[in-house]
Amino acid sequence: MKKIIELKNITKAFDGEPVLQNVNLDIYDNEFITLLGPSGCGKTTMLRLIGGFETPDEGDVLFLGKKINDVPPYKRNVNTVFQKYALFPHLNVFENVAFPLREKKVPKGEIEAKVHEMLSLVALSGFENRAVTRLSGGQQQRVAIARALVARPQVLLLDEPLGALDLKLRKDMQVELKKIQKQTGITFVFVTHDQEEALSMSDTVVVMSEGKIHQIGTPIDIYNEPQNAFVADFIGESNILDGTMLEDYKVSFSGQTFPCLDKDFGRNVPVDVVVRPEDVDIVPLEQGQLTGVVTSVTFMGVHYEIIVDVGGFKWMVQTTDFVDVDEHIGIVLEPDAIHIMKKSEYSNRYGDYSSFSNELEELSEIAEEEAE
Ligand SMILES: Nc1ncnc2c1ncn2[C@@H]1O[C@H](COP(=O)(O)OP(=O)(O)OP(=O)(O)O)[C@@H](O)[C@H]1O
Repeated sequence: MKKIIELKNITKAFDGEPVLQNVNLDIYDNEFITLLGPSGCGKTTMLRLIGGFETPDEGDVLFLGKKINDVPPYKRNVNTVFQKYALFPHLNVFENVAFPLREKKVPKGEIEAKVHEMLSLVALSGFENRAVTRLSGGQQQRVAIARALVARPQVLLLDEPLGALDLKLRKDMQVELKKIQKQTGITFVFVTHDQEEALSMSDTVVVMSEGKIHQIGTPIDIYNEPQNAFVADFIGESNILDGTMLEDYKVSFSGQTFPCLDKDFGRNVPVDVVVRPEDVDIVPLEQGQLTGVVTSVTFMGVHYEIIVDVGGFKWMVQTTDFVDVDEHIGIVLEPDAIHIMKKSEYSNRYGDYSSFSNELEELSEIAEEEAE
């Protein structure tokens, strides 16, 4: 695979505050790559560095192997679609898409052909003469994408382009965008803070927080093999517990010893134990490796999301079995449900659901005490 963009040891600060810290990333030709992370983690800044709207304090941006740190945006073969799509309100759909080609003095016949091709790609054939002000949000965003693609950039940067759309439209557009990327073969660098969106659309996901990259991988890798507690927690819900790796394939937590699939951590080493809610099995009380009481049950459509209090730790469990609040139940964890991670600076910092709800409980207790 051909590398199209390389970020090498990029550091960037605003007003003395570091926003990107020693970031390294390779972006490949024909790739749908997504920068994913919480608000303020530096995703947009990274996109702006690729687009040429910012320059790094340290490090280099390479395009097809050539340093482009100081090349202005209009000279880069890169285009950007923003959340607010900034169409020209006085121009119709055809003229909005044709605009970049007219600027480049492309011959008239060629413009016609290219605009029609692009409108067909974004499923807006027949809308040529429509005023853009009379389009829905999703249709306007598709015009913006057609306009960004019409001059065939090698890379398209998309900064939360679906953020302003309602959920249904957003889901439809996710499918559309993925299709457009595959059909055109143009590299898409997509920014979102929505993990579901990132997992469903991307070839590669880059998980970031606080100006650092935590993990780069396929959606399946990122979900199944998160590298630390931050990634595990940010990508889907997780139960994160303090544990001790006793020896290879044996871990203890919550006062019990469990067989697991992990090794090479050493003996008696403190670790983070991560268990996905869908990997927790609910069994009758007497069959449980752990036992607890159900404190809440929420119907989610396909499954129930239940909270089980096991000695003060609140497990989140997804199950299709119905259980009642206050029911005493058992929990079984198969070895492949248990993921062991090295303790990192992120351990115990990122509230998994349980610590979050535990915190909430503490806060409400404090509030109650204060009220008395
Ligand atoms: N031009 C600027 N001047 C000063 N601070 C800035 C500038 N641009 C970004 N920042 C700061 O840098 C940090 C990272 O911002 P950035 O927009 O890259 O994050 P983000 O991950 O895209 O967040 P969001 O999802 O909220 O857009 C933020 O704290 C932001 O306030």
